[in-house]
Amino acid sequence: MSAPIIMRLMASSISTAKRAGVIIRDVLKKGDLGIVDKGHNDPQTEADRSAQQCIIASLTKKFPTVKIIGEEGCSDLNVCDDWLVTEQDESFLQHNCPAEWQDAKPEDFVIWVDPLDGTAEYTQGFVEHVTVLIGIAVKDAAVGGIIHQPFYKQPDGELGRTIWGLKGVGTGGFTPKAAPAGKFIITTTRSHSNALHQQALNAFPSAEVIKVGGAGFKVLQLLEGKAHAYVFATPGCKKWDTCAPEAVLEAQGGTLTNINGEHYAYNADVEHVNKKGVLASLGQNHSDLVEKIPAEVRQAVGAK
Ligand SMILES: Nc1ncnc2c1ncn2[C@@H]1O[C@H](COP(=O)(O)O)[C@@H](OP(=O)(O)O)[C@H]1O
Ligand SMILES: [Mg+2]
Ligand SMILES: [Mg+2]
Ligand SMILES: [Mg+2]
Repeated sequence: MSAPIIMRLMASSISTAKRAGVIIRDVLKKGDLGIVDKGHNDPQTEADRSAQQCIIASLTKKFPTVKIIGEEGCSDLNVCDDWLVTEQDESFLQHNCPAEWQDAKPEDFVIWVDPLDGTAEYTQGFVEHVTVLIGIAVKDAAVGGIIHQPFYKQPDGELGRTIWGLKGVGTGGFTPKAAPAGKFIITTTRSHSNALHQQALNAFPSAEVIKVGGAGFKVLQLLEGKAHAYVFATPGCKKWDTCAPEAVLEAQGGTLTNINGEHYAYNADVEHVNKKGVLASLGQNHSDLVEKIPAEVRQAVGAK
């Protein structure tokens, strides 16, 4: 008997994210990024388009009735065999399926795909910030996620690593580390700041602030003890940016919410923009962090 669908979705997404990572590296190697501006500070490249095609075509072929939403809109499902991933990560399938999702049906799922998170950084040469994000939601909740880093250098020189998390199972693909005690480090955007966001950061006057690209990479910084909190007090991030990072972070015991400490919903009908920003933490009292940001600043986020 085949494994429950959530386990097969995770195992297939792990293999597919790795293939998308190869596409992203290949586009950079060829050198013509094919940049299109989708809006102010919102570039799309050939790598975003091709990686999304690979992911959506591969997952649709295996799970034709599961709803899949990708950042780059509708994708042509007719892809070359080379981009059609038929494998699934067999080692992931060794885990037991959490009882809660054992009987979940294809129509209960939404897959949120960010084929390349950190596009601005990709075009500017900060390639270590780039991740491939595949998030698995069951009804409203972000439950499983893959964060693949195509340009991560393994100790043996191999490029790429794949981090996964599934609530009720845990995480894999990295070594969790607690952030240093005795100081407070915030990770935040390097390309989408504004005055309101800065006001929220000002609520932490003694914090060290690290500015990096991508929601995936910022959550990796929490998981690897490089930061205590991820603060983004403005709309702009979308559901495909936060679904996978939220699931991985929460499978590791952390929390990812809006700036008021409320979880976003990830069903197929939600508004794509995370209007009330993002606040994520690991090893902290999350509601204390919410309270630190003045209520008038939090109210102003996404109010327009
Ligand atoms: N003001 C804005 N306009 C467009 N996209 C935004 C945005 N603010 C955040 N984002 C998106 O959220 C992700 C993380 O942003 P940041 O690195 O600034 O924290 C990026 O995803 P993509 O690179 O996948 O588009 C980025 O485009
Ligand atoms: Mg984008
Ligand atoms: Mg993104
Ligand atoms: Mg993207």
